[in-house]
Amino acid sequence: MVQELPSVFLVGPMGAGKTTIGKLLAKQLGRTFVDSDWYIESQTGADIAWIFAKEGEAGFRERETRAIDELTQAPQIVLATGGGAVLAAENREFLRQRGIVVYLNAPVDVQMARTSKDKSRPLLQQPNPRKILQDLYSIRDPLYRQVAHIIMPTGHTYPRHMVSQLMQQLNAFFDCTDTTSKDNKE
Ligand SMILES: Nc1ncnc2c1ncn2[C@@H]1O[C@H](COP(=O)(O)OP(=O)(O)O)[C@@H](O)[C@H]1O
Ligand SMILES: O=C(O)C1=C[C@@H](OP(=O)(O)O)[C@@H](O)[C@H](O)C1
Ligand SMILES: [Mg+2]
Repeated sequence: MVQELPSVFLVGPMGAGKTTIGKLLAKQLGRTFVDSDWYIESQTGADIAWIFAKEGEAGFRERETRAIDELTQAPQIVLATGGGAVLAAENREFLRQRGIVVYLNAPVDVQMARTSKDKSRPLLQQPNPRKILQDLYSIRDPLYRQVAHIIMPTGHTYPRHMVSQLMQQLNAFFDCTDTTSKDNKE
């Protein structure tokens, strides 16, 4: 299955664990791991906070769309996207059409606990980050669902356990959708 599995794209809110789980999943699958935020930083020569400060969110989103377009065309990678990657219809189309999309769904309490000490997310450097996470969740949850092939709740499950659950889900999904490989097995 692993040889045939297309690229896997992780989507979900800040703190859902896309970067963490993506890295472990890539290792498990023997695939290259790419994080779209890290890719944008390397292409720009500046960090996400600097891009937001100098170019605004709109500038960051333009860079993000270019990155998502390029990275979704790379063969058989594991890609962790940024939490806002699903906002543009164009990005959703690239993700949905070019690989298997996994939505890591974390409740706002979990997002808060996992992001509160980290100052690298510009959207949360405000007096009331909980309210921001709640508002973003209302807007984005339907978009994550729209683009996802697989939805995985995350909260109190250890990253390694998340990865083995995800491997099972990917196997099941692939077995259900790939009739050619099923025929070949029979
Ligand atoms: N399943 C998990 N259980 C406990 N902590 C986690 C889990 N997944 C991620 N984390 C922690 O939460 C924080 C945010 O994770 P990260 O992978 O950066 O999320 P994202 O990329 O979705 O914003 C990190 O400190 C990470 O170690
Ligand atoms: O939700 C968002 O709009 C963002 C999420 C961040 O990535 P993570 O989801 O990996 O934290 C990063 O792309 C940027 O700070 C904007
Ligand atoms: Mg991340």
